[in-house]
Amino acid sequence: MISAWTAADVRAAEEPLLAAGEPLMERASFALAVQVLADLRARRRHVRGARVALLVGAGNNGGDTLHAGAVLARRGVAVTAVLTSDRVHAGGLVALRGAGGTVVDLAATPERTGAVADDAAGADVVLDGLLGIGARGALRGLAGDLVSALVSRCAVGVKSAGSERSEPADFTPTAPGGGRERERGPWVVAVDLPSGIGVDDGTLPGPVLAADRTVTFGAAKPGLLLPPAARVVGAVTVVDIGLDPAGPPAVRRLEPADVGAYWPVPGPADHKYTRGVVGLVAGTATYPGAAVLAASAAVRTGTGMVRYRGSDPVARAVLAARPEVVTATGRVQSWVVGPGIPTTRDRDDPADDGQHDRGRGGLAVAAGNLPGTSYGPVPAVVDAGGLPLLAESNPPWFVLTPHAGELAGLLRSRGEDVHRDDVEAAPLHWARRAHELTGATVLLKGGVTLVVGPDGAWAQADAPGWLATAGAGDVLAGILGTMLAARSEEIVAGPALAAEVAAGAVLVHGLAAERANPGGPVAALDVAAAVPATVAGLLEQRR
Ligand SMILES: NC(=O)C1=CN([C@@H]2O[C@H](COP(=O)(O)OP(=O)(O)OC[C@H]3O[C@@H](n4cnc5c(N)ncnc54)[C@H](OP(=O)(O)O)[C@@H]3O)[C@@H](O)[C@H]2O)[C@H](O)CC1
Ligand SMILES: [K+]
Repeated sequence: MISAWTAADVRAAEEPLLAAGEPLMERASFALAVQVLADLRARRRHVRGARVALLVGAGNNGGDTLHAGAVLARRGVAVTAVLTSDRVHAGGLVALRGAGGTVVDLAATPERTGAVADDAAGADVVLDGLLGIGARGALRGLAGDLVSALVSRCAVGVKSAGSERSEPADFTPTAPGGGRERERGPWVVAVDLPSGIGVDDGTLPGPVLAADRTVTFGAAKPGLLLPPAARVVGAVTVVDIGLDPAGPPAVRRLEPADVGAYWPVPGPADHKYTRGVVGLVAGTATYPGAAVLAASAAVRTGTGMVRYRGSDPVARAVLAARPEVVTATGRVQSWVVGPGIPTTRDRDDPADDGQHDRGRGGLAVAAGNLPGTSYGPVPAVVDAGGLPLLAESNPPWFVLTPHAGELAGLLRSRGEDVHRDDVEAAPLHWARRAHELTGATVLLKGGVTLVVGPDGAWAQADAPGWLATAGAGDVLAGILGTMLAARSEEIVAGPALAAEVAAGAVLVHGLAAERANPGGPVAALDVAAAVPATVAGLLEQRR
């Protein structure tokens, strides 16, 4: 699991160590230099003679960078520091000069920004040491101008808030090659974090130079895990400098071994009800495929049984695809309501196929609001056409699975003036808002999928871009329904667990897509077909 703490929590953890004279900056800068040397060796035969440009800001982030530059210079690297402020870290500057590095005082000659950007763009490596956790708002002033000039020269990055986004990058902390190999331009290493991202919320308020690697100190920060900034961080390396942040992390990311560790493996005493039965209200005569996809995914994720609820023609299609499914009503341990159901609330909509009523019934049972049922409340997945069926207030064991447009619609129906673009620009904020307004756990689908529950947020970046295809959401709903059913009582008793299980479902969904066709296009049904082997692979990784 990768845990991220806010800038304030990191600073609070640094303070006692700094007060005790711990050499945090030396540890950080040396580790940074070691990583840059490794990246250089992965990209060229000799380190000696390589060119490294340091972008240096006014604070300690720049101090880290200058000290790291001194280590590189002493190993024969040609290091040039570009100073964007007249207040750069004095000790770092002395160290760099003492090691033979050169200095370009851009602050004194801002008119040379274009020429300096040309030089930096021709370096082997650029270290982005303009801003760290002291950032406030969009990158401004000379630092902002320099980054904007570099972005246009390196052709990867964010020119300004709301502009086209950079290419997706990997969050692969151990990948030797770091993130995506760039056809041209320097290898960009962000110091602590890419300068100009929202440190605690992952927004991109202004120009940001996309990194191939981020070397972050002490702990990951939320902005490195959260969309949209998570797409410009490259491979993330967390350097231990002795910090121990207090309190719960603000954002977490499950890794495969975490999901394998808690996957329920049936034993001799198990039967379908101990494994979990999923009640599925999905699909209509207009959209029967969603029911087939969700049912296939639920069955293949290892549910005890799926009870399908829907019209006869759709039931026939589901049974033809998955004969394991039953249409008899009865006890279930989770409900999945909404895939392939129209999002109108109109009961009289012929396209509704009676699914809104069936969905309302399922959610009422799931919430424990239906007197007379012999079983207690159970978790629920509320997707697509299920979202308008939600009550004003819902239990946290309900997991909503909107994409950005559906979330905007849900929020507007509860009085917020928000549209898809707003959600995509600040997904954590709006997912949190939806959790506050509905009471439910919110899984906001996207290139990086967020899950917000009662005890914080999860950010999963396991999905290849190929997963943006019709039916993928129906498959996720099925996977999630099975995973919730398997731990139904535990989740109702401790509702914060719903978010962690949902994050796990997102990880399984993404890994199954990768397994279905590594590096290439996938069909949603093939993703469902790849789930059994994906789960087996997770179980092999149990710590
Ligand atoms: N404390 C330590 O010994 C260690 C710190 N680490 C590294 O330090 C940074 C945090 O350093 P800090 O000095 O607190 O802040 P920054 O370096 O991030 O930058 C602050 C300066 O940047 C200016 N600033 C703020 N926002 C912007 C912006 N949007 N655009 C341009 N410039 C901005 C700010 O200017 P003011 O006008 O506010 O003065 C400051 O001058 C941390 O990230 C680590 O890299 C080590 O990791 C551990 C040891
Ligand atoms: K930085």
